[in-house]
Order: sequence, then structure tokens, then C-alpha cells
Amino acid sequence: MADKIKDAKIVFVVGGPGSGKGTQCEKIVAKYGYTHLSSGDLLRAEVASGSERGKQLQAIMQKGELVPLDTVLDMIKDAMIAKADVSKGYLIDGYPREVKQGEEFEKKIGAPALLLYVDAKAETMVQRLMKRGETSGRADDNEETIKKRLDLYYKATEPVIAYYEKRGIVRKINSELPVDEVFAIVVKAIDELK
Ligand SMILES: Nc1ncnc2c1ncn2[C@H]1C[C@H](O)[C@@H](COP(=O)(O)OP(=O)(O)O)O1
Ligand SMILES: [Mg+2]
Repeated sequence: MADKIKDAKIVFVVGGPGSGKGTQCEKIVAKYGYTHLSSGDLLRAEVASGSERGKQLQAIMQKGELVPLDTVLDMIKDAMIAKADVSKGYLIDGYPREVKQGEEFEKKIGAPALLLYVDAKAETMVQRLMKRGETSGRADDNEETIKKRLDLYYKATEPVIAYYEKRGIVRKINSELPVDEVFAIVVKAIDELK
């Protein structure tokens, strides 16, 4: 099973909260038929199921903290295997959140072909999240948690970008631009893969 995954392209989509990862992933799915796996969405689905594990996860996410590494990785791997027969590629959205998560992913699943670095200014991210919070129903889209998530992003996740930059697979995407202009840059990066 894991062998099948190895043949598909793996794209890490990394960026701060509210930078526009989900928005761009949706467009990539429509154009390229990739499988979109948002670690946050997988976790929120577990919370919504009302399971005991979900309750523990919710408490962690509400504080803006990172959930245990193995939990997220197992969920991603299961979801990848479930799509292995039909998937042309995988968008791993919101993961790795820290360098260690990237290392574990590569040990258990495979190496990414590309890292899309969705880059927006902190003020932009805060504005977008506050707006999204009006309708998202997400427990972490509030001012206090947003600040913690941003701090953690700069501390834990930015080193991930530096780590993969050394391998030459990082493409920086200016996500301050309007959605379609951002996507035009994304398309160039993905087309390079072929
Ligand atoms: N380029 C862009 N210009 C303006 N708004 C954008 C944008 N990209 C995303 N948004 C909006 C859509 C959402 O309401 C909010 C957060 O986007 P998102 O895709 O949910 O971010 P993420 O998945 O990185 O947390 O910002
Ligand atoms: Mg998202």
C-alpha cells in the first residue's frame, strides 16, 4: 500500500493560518485532480465525530497548540492509502507544522516533490481569519487563539521552509495578491513538476 503512494506526487502546502492554503488547494483539486488532505480538517472531523480522541484533540486545538505528532500522521497516512488507487497527487495542507513532523512523514510515507510556501503578512492573516471567523464556526478563529497560532507558526513552522529550501523544492507564493493571481503562480510551480 505504501508503495502505491510513493508513485504519486506529494506536495506540502505550508503557510501561516489564514494565508490561503485551503483556498489554493481547492483550486488545485479542480484543475489537477489532486487529493486534498488538510490536517486541520481531518482533526476537526475527528472532533465532530464526538469520539474520546476527538474531545482531547478539541481541547488542544482550542488553545492553538499542536496535537501529538503520531495522531496527525496516522490520520494523514490512512487518508492517503484510502485514495491510493485514484490519486494523481496529494496536497498535504497544513503539515508539516514543525521539522520533526516532516522527518516522520518521510520515514513513514515518502518524500515531497514540492513545497508550496503560501506567504502572507501577519496583518493580512489576522484580518482574513477574523473575517473567516464570522462564518467558519471554528473554535480557533478568535483573536486570542489567532495570536497564539501565529506565534507558533513563526516559531515552529518557518524552520520547515528553511529545511526544505536546502533541497530546492520550495516555491514561494505571494498570497497577498487576489486569489486568481495567487493561483497563477501556483500553477507555474505545479506545472514544473511534470
Ligand atoms: N488571496 C486571497 N485574497 C483574499 N482573501 C483570501 C485569499 N486567500 C484566502 N483568502 C480568504 C479566504 C478565507 O476566508 C481566509 C483564509 O483562507 P484559507 O484558505 O482558509 O486559509 P488557510 O487554509 O491557510 O488557513 O482568507
Ligand atoms: Mg485551511
